[in-house]
Amino acid sequence: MECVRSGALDLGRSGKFLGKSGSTTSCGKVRCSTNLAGSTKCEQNLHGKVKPLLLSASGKARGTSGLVHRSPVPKHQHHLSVRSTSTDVCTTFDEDVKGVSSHAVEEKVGVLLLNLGGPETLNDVQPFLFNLFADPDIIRLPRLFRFLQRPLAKLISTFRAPKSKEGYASIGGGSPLRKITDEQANALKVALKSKNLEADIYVGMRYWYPFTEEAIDQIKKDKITKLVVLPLYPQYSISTSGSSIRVLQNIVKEDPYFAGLPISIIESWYQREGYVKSMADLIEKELSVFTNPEEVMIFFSAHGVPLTYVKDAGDPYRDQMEDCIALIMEELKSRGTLNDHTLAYQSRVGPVQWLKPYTDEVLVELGQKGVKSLLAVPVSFVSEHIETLEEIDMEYRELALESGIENWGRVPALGCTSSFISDLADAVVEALPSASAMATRKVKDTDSDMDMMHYLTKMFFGSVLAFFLLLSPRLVSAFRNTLH
Ligand SMILES: C=CC1=C(C)c2cc3[nH]c(cc4nc(cc5[nH]c(cc1n2)c(C)c5CCC(=O)O)C(CCC(=O)O)=C4C)c(C)c3C=C
Ligand SMILES: [Fe+2]
Repeated sequence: MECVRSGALDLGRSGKFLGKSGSTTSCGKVRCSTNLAGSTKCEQNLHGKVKPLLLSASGKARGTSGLVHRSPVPKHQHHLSVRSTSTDVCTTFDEDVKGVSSHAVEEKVGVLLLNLGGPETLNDVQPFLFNLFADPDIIRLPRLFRFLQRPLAKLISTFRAPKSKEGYASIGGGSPLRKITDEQANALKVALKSKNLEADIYVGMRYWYPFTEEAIDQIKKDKITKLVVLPLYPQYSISTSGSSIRVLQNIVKEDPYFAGLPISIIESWYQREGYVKSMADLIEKELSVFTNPEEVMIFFSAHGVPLTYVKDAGDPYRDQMEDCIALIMEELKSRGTLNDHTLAYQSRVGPVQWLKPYTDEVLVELGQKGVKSLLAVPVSFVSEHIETLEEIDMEYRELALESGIENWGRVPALGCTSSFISDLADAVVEALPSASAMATRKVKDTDSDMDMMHYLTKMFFGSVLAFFLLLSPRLVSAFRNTLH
């Protein structure tokens, strides 16, 4: 089978294809094109009919038979391999395959787990919040006014700290995130070993120790020769995986070692069967605790993001979240679990509009509508953290009970659930062959998705807001009230 390439597209080993800008490849009956925004579409020509091919988290294409994925291909994806249920598509890459095995003995594989990080003590809370708000992917100031980022971060973190400290105090005085992520890293190492892959696992946190930069230093010291990057967020958002990947991209630009290091980034993995099934298992288990499981409303509570991320900056987070919930519900349905469900967004911060509906408002509405039993399912994150242990288990539970809901349950985060860790290990193994030097790839710039008028309007209002926040004590105290 011969594959025709055009543009700057590069076909990787075993048919993996590494998306580059504005290019098209035809491979047997499959034709893929990647546009300038990095979005890739593949079509399969079967009996004269062109059908869209849907790509899974690891980039595996799924044919239309046994299809579980309904929405378009996620926009933010680096590595897409094209495989099809049709046997005559891209099956022969003998030279490359030989290449893999001949180099395998010298390979030193690393896996970098990216996560948010959390304060370990109450004294860490304000500096942790400073790091978070100083991130231009969290507070998105217009480029011209980025010089205000750090003073603004100082201001907001100082005002936010007392409320956050209360939250962390109520869950034992600090975030459990580091401990849980370390446990997941150990479990992943063991799972990879059982799949015959020896790998060193590194944890890189975005806003607290061990910082991503520290992990990256260690990777260099250890002379890793191939790296798989796995953000521990199932869905991609500019504010989470996007922000951590940007740190990596900035280092790659500066450091010749990383510029030449083959890297594969798994940007989102909520569509993986193993993840979907593991979530369904947890939900079924918690449903069975209720006296009348079939009457329970399954309440997915996702972490919110400001609406502008999705509307103006092209964040695929909401689409991926909706798709993720649909997949989990489909899986439950296939097992005969036919409960009602709903999705709402939690944890909004500051005076702007976030993704709706808001968790607190929906809980009150459900109570008013007479829903009596509710199972909360945190779905943006795979570890317990302040927003599950404090916000859901304490604040939302109390609100739900006050609103007339009588029976409350909560699904635990996946943590080290073995089916889940095993699936992450599979994702790593599948991503490995498509590792390529990052320096040659197009760095996605979400700002470019915004039209000029919108950008200028944002720039104007952003700068007015920033100056007023810094200069006007009355506004500062109004803003302070919103944060509390
Ligand atoms: C202000 C903007 C924020 C955006 C956008 C945001 C997106 C986002 N965050 C998570 C996951 C987590 N966030 C956590 C803490 C946290 N997040 C924000 C703000 C934004 N998050 C703040 C201010 C804080 C600190 C806690 C607080 O004061 O409320 C955590 C918890 C870490 C821990 O310490 O345990 C997680 C996890 C996602 C998934 C997301 C977008 C999709
Ligand atoms: Fe957050």
